[in-house]
Amino acid sequence: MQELIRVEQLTCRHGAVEALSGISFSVAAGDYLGIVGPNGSGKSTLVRALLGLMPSYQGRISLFGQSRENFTAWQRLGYLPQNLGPLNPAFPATVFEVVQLGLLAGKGLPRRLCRQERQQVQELLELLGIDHLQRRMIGELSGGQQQRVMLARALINNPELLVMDEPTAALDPEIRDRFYELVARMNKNKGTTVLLVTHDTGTIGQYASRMLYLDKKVLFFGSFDEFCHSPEMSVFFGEHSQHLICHRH
Ligand SMILES: Nc1ncnc2c1ncn2[C@@H]1O[C@H](COP(=O)(O)OP(=O)(O)OP(=O)(O)O)[C@@H](O)[C@H]1O
Repeated sequence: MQELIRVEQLTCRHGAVEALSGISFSVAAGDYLGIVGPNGSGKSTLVRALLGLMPSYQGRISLFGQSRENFTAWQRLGYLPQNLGPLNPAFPATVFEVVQLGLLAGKGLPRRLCRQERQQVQELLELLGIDHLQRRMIGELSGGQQQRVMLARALINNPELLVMDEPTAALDPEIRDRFYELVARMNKNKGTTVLLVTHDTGTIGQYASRMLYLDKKVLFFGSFDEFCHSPEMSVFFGEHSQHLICHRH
């Protein structure tokens, strides 16, 4: 099985704060890795380090078999951050344009979408319940609507690796469920590798095949089933432990 991510002895600091201390793990193609840990345990720092957004770190990171410093094939990844932050209301693009950019990015010369690609964008907008907004300017939409547009943009070009940091915090439950079902289908049918940082035990329980439990260090790394039987799981999830297991069975 191809190894998509390898992290060895990674240490990251924000100024004087050590957010991650010597962590190591790897992710194989097709894994669905749930990343959990208490607030401030370094989950977002890890995601940022993987994506090249930390100015410096110690240790080694490789992506798709290449060291992160030499890695340039960012179009193979889709990234969904926790929230977008405030968008300029005058940002000059419609919902449809923002999503189609996901398909055109990395394809070289500017070109137009073919009919089949337009259909693909249309279907994804429908699935995420934003087809009626496709001609609206993205800056005019609510936070949850903007987040749905960014979900569509990240999924439209079928990334091989999808990295998500609490991507559905602003979404209503029905759309959240539809989104996770779609990601699960991509994982199962296309072998898309998924990294999901979340506090949502239900989603983790339902979909993750492997677990990384962090608190500055790695407290647990292994299969979901091993995690379910580990003492770490009951310590972390406490009264929610049954919830986690119930979702799987
Ligand atoms: N930009 C920053 N400047 C200074 N300290 C930071 C910065 N970002 C994160 N930290 C600190 O690094 C540690 C890890 O933060 P991080 O955001 O990675 O945790 P997290 O596990 O994603 O938390 P949460 O579950 O609350 O989102 C925390 O102690 C946090 O205060």
